[in-house]
Amino acid sequence: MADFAQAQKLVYLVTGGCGFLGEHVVRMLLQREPRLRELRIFDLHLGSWLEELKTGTVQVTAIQGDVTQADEVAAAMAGAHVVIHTAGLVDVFGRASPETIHEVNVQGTQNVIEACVQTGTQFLVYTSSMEVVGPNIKGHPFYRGNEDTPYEAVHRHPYPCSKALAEQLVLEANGREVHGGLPLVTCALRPTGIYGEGHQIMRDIYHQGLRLGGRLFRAIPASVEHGRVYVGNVAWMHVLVARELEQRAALMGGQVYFCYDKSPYKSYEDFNMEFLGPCGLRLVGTRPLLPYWLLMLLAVLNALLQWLLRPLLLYAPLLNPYTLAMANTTFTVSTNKAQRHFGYEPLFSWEESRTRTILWMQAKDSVAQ
Ligand SMILES: NC(=O)C1=CN([C@@H]2O[C@H](COP(=O)(O)OP(=O)(O)OC[C@H]3O[C@@H](n4cnc5c(N)ncnc54)[C@H](O)[C@@H]3O)[C@@H](O)[C@H]2O)C=CC1
Ligand SMILES: C[C@H](CCCC(C)(C)O)[C@H]1CC[C@H]2[C@@H]3[C@H](O)CC4=CC(=O)CC[C@]4(C)[C@H]3CC[C@]12C
Repeated sequence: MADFAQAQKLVYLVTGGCGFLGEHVVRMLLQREPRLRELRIFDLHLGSWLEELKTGTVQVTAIQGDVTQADEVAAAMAGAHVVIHTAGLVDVFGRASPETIHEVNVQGTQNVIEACVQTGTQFLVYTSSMEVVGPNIKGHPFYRGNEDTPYEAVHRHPYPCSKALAEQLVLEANGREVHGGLPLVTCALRPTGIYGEGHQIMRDIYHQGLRLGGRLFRAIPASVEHGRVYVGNVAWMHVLVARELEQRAALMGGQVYFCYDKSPYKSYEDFNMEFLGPCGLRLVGTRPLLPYWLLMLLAVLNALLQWLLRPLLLYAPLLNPYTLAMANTTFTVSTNKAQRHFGYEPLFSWEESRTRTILWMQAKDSVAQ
C-alpha cells in the first residue's frame, strides 16, 4: 500500500477535459497511468460526470476556467508535471467569429506555454489536427501520407489557420527554459476526423437522417477517402506520449505525430454508415444524387443566408463551402511514426471501436425516444 502511494507522484492537467476528446483522455489517464497522484481538469464548462471520478485513489480536481485568461491557466498549472492541452474551439460552421477562434486556439495555447514556463511544468502535449496540413484551399488530395509527405499546406479558414499557428507555437517552445531551469519538452498530435462515443456531428447527421425519413442522400463520391480515427485510440496516444516524453525527450521533443489506427479508409458518408446503418438509417444512391456544382451552389447559399441572418439568429448548417470542400477531398494518413518513436499500438481494434460507437448511438437513441 505504501509502495503504491509512493508510486503515485505525478500531477497532470488536462485542458478541455470535459470535451468529446478531453473526457476520453481523462478516463484513459485514470485507467492507464498508475503514476498519477492528482488529475486536474480545466474547462470552460465542467460536466456533472466528473463527480463519479472523485471516489478513486487519484485526487480529481475540477477547475472551471478559460484558457484565454493567462492568470487562470497559470493558477491551475502551478505544481503540475504534465499538461495535455486539448481545449479548443472546433468550429467549421461559422458559429463563432474568426477573432474568437483565434483567441481561444492561438492565444489560449500561448497562455498554456507561458504558464509552463512560469510554473515549471516541463511536459506539454498539444492536440493539433490533421487540418494543420490539409485539405488545402486548392483541394489537393493527400493520399495515405505521413508526417514527412510534402504537401502545400495553405489555409484561409479560421479554424485550420488557428490550429496551424498554435501548433507552430507549441513546437517552437520546445527547449525553452522553464522555472527551475529545466527545458520544456513539447509535442503535437494531429488526429484525423475523430469518431466514437460523444461525437456530436455524428448525432447531428443521425437526426438529419431521421428528419428525412430514415434516409441520407449520397453527396460525395464513394471514391473520396477520408481519414478517421477512434476517440479511444486518440486518447491512448495522448496518454502514451505524456508518459514517454520524459524518457525520450531528445527523440520526441518538438515532433508532430498523426493519430491513426486500423479504421478503414472510406468516404466520409460511407464511414458514418458503419454506425448509422445499424441505427436504422440508409444511404441512398451509389453515386452523388446532385452534381458537385449544384451542391456548391447550395453551400454558397447557406453561407449567404448565414451572413444575412446573423443580426437575427445563428444559422449554421452542416453544409457550407468549407465543409463541402473538406468532405470532397481525399485526406488519409498511413504512418508508423508513433509506433517507432514511443511504441504506440492502437488499444481498440476497428471492430471494437465500431461496436462501442454503435452501442453509444443506440443507447443515446433510446434515451431520445
Ligand atoms: N473532433 C475532431 O474530429 C478533431 C478535434 N481535434 C482537436 O481536438 C481538441 C478537442 O476537440 P473536441 O473534443 O472534438 O472538441 P470539443 O468542443 O468537444 O472539446 C473542446 C473542449 O474545450 C473546452 N473549451 C473551449 N474553449 C475553452 C476555453 N476558452 N477555455 C477552456 N476550455 C475551453 C470546451 O468547453 C470543450 O469541453 C481540439 O483542440 C480540436 O481542435 C483535432 C482533430 C480532429
Ligand atoms: C460536416 C462535414 C461533412 C458534411 C457533409 C456534407 C457536405 C454532405 O453535408 C465534415 C466532413 C469532414 C469533417 C471534418 C474533418 O473530419 C476534419 C476535422 C478536423 C478537426 O480538427 C475538427 C473537425 C473537422 C474539421 C471535421 C468537421 C466536420 C467535417 C467538415
